[in-house]
Amino acid sequence: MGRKFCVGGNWKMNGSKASITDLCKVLTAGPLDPNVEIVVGCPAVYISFARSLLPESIRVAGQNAYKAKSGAFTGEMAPSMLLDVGADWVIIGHSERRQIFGESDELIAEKVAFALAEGMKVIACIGETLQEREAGQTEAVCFRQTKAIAATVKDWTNVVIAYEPVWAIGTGKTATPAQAQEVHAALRKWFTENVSPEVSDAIRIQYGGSVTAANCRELGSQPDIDGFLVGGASLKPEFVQIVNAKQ
Ligand SMILES: O=C(CO)COP(=O)(O)O
Repeated sequence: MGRKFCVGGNWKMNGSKASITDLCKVLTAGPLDPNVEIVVGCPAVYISFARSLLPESIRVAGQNAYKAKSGAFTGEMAPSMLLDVGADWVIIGHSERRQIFGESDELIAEKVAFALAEGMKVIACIGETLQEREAGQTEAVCFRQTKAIAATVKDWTNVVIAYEPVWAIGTGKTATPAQAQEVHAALRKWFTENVSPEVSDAIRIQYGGSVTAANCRELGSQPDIDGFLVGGASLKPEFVQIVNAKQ
């Protein structure tokens, strides 16, 4: 199939110059599987600092970007600004942005399209809450979120989808490999039917939610899991083992 495994770290609102220095030393020492694309989502204020400490092979992502080039949007940042300070990726639509900051499917879709148009690569996040899963709405929710993004995206080359069930984020409750694979396969089928077989075959779908060194191998061996988006464990040396899950 030839989809390059892609592992993202999402540092969220964590870190300081001191801790980022330590983490970048660990990542630089690796060793990291050269066949894996690696991206770390860094708090915006530390992007240039992290970029200066990491090898070129590890890419840096912002964790949010607005849908305008510049202007009166206090507290926001433009994709061009992230690019300017060394991030060529951006994470958009994380469940924390959706839930805590009230971002809608439509806003997220607009942000994804804008960041792509500005030349960034995007990790677009989707996923159901526990309540939605228990109500049997997992696929409906994931398809609705993906459909909104598909309404604005024409070229999927620079898009990675991160399937992150909200109930698995930061809870230590990982989706089982079978549960994750089931949703990933359903998403891939959705792409075949609603976008194209070519995009469906090529698009990387990451799993996120309590990924650790202990569970990454089994998750990563599922046919439709093409990488991970890692929160808590991306702040620890164990991230190296997660990057190397396929070795
Ligand atoms: O939200 C996540 C990555 O974006 C997952 O977080 P945890 O790995 O801490 O569960």
